Amino acid sequence: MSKVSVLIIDDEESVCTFFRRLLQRKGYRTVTAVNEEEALRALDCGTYNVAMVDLKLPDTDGLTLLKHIKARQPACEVIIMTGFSTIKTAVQAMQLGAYEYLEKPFEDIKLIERLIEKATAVSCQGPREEEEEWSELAKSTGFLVGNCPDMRHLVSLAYKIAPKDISVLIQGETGTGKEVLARFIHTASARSDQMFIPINCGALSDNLLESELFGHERGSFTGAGNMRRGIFEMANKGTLFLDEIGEASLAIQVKLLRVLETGEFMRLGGEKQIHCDVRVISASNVDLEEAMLRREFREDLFYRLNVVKLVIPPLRSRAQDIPMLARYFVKQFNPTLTLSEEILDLLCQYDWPGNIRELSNTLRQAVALCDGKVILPEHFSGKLTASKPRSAAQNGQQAMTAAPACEVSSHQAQPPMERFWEHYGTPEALSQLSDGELTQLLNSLRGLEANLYAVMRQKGLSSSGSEALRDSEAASIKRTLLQHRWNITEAARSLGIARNTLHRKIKKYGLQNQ
Ligand SMILES: Nc1ncnc2c1ncn2[C@@H]1O[C@H](COP(=O)(O)OP(=O)(O)OP(=O)(O)O)[C@@H](O)[C@H]1O
Repeated sequence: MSKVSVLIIDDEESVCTFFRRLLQRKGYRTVTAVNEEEALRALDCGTYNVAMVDLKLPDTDGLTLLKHIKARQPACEVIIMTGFSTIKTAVQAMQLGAYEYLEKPFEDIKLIERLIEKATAVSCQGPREEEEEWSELAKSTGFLVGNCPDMRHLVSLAYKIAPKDISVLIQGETGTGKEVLARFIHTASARSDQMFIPINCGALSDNLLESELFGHERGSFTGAGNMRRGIFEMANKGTLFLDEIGEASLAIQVKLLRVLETGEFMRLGGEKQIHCDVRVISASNVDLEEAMLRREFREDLFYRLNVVKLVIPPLRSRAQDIPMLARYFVKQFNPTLTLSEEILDLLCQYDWPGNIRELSNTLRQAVALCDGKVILPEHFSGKLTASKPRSAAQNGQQAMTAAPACEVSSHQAQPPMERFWEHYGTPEALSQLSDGELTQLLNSLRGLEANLYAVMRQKGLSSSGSEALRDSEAASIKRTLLQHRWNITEAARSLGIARNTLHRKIKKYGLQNQ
C-alpha cells in the first residue's frame, strides 16, 4: 500500500514542525507550505490524501485554498485549522466541502491522530463507513434521512458538528423535522446522557416564557407560590431546543443574549446569578435574516445562535424520499397495510405544505379509513387529487371531487364553483349525505381553507391590510377549537397545521376557551 501523504499549510513554522514530527512517526509522507505560492507548487508536484489548512495565511485564506485543493485533487480531504474567533468560517468551509475543522491551540493529540486517520480513510475509500455511523444513529432515534443528496449532506454535517459545543440554528418550513434533527444532534453529542429540553418560544406569553426559561423565586408574581427552576437550569450540561425562536419578543431576546454570552442568568424576582452550561439549538420557520432587517430580531443574538446554520429542504423538493417515508408511517400505524402504486405516485405529486408532519397525519387518517389490505385513493378524502394548493378555482373543483357521492362526469361543462354549490350549497343537499361523507366533506373544506390561506398569504393578501382574511381565519380556528372542545391536538390535526402553529395563532388572535 502506498504511503499516506499529508500536506500541511500554515504560516507558523512551529505548527508545520509539530505536524511533520507527529505524522512522520506514524509513517506518513508530509510536505509543508507556509503560503499560497508554496501550497500551489506542492499541489502541482504531488498528490495528497489529506491537507491540513490554516484558515489565516499572510497572502490568502483557508477558503480560497480549499477551492484550489478540491479543484486540483478532489479526493484530498481538507482539515481546516482555526482559532476560536474564526470557528464560524471553519464551519462554512465544511459546508463548502472541507472534511472537518480542528481548533487551535491543539490539546488532544489522540483526537488529532484519529481525525487524520478518518480523513485518510474517506480519501481512500469514500464516505461509506462514516455514513454507516450516522445512519445507524439516525435509525435508532427514528430520524428518517432518505436518499436526497442535500439532506444526506446536511445530516453528515450535523453529525460532524454535533460533538463540538457550538450553537446551531435550524431553518426549514413547518413540519420538515427541525426538532427531529435537533434531537439527533443532541444524541450524537457528548451531552447525550443529559437532558434535551424543547421549548416553543411562540406558544407562551412573554411572562410565562421568561419564567419557563429562567424560573422564578417564590412570590415573584401573583401565583408564584413556590420557587421554580427554569429550563436553563434543568438543561444544565444538556441541550436546550428553542423552537420558533423568531417568535420571541425583543425583551426575551435581550435576556437570551445575556445568558448565551455569559452563561449566567437570574430567576425572575431573584438576586443571585446562576451559572449554566447549556448547548443551544434553535429553530425557526421564518427567515431570521429578514426579521433582522425588519428589526424584529436582534442582530447580536442572531450571530450568537447562528454559528452553524442547517437548512432542511421542504418535502416537495425531495419527492424521491416520499415513498420510503410513506411506507414507514403506514407500517407504524398498521403493519398489515400496504400502499398501492397509484397512491405512491399521488403522494409524490402532492406539494405537502405541512411537510413530513402533514404526510404522517394524512397517512394516519388514510390508515384509519382503510377497511381492506391496500390503501387506495378513496382513503384520502380526495386530498391528494383535491387540495393541491394551486389556485382557488382548482381547489374548489378538487374539494368537490373529494366527496364520494358526487357525480362529476354529468356536469363537466359547468364551472367548478357552481357544481360545488349545486351539490353542497343547501342544507337539503347536505342532509342527503351519510355521516362519513359529511365528515369527509368537512375535512376537505378545512384542507381547502388552509390551502386558500396559504396561497393568499403567498400572494401577499394576508398582510395587515387584509383584516377580512384575518377575521375569517380566526373564526375558522375558533370554530374548529369549539368542535374539538379545545383539544389542541385534535383541532390542529383537523386544521392540518402543527400544534405549535395553532398555539401561535390562538395567541395571535387572542382566542380564549370560555
Ligand atoms: N426526518 C424525519 N423522520 C421521521 N419523522 C419525521 C421526520 N421529520 C419530521 N418527522 C415527523 O414530523 C412531525 C414534525 O416534526 P418536527 O416537529 O420535528 O417538525 P418541525 O420542523 O420542528 O415543525 P414546526 O416548525 O412546526 O415546529 C413529527 O411527528 C416528526 O416525528
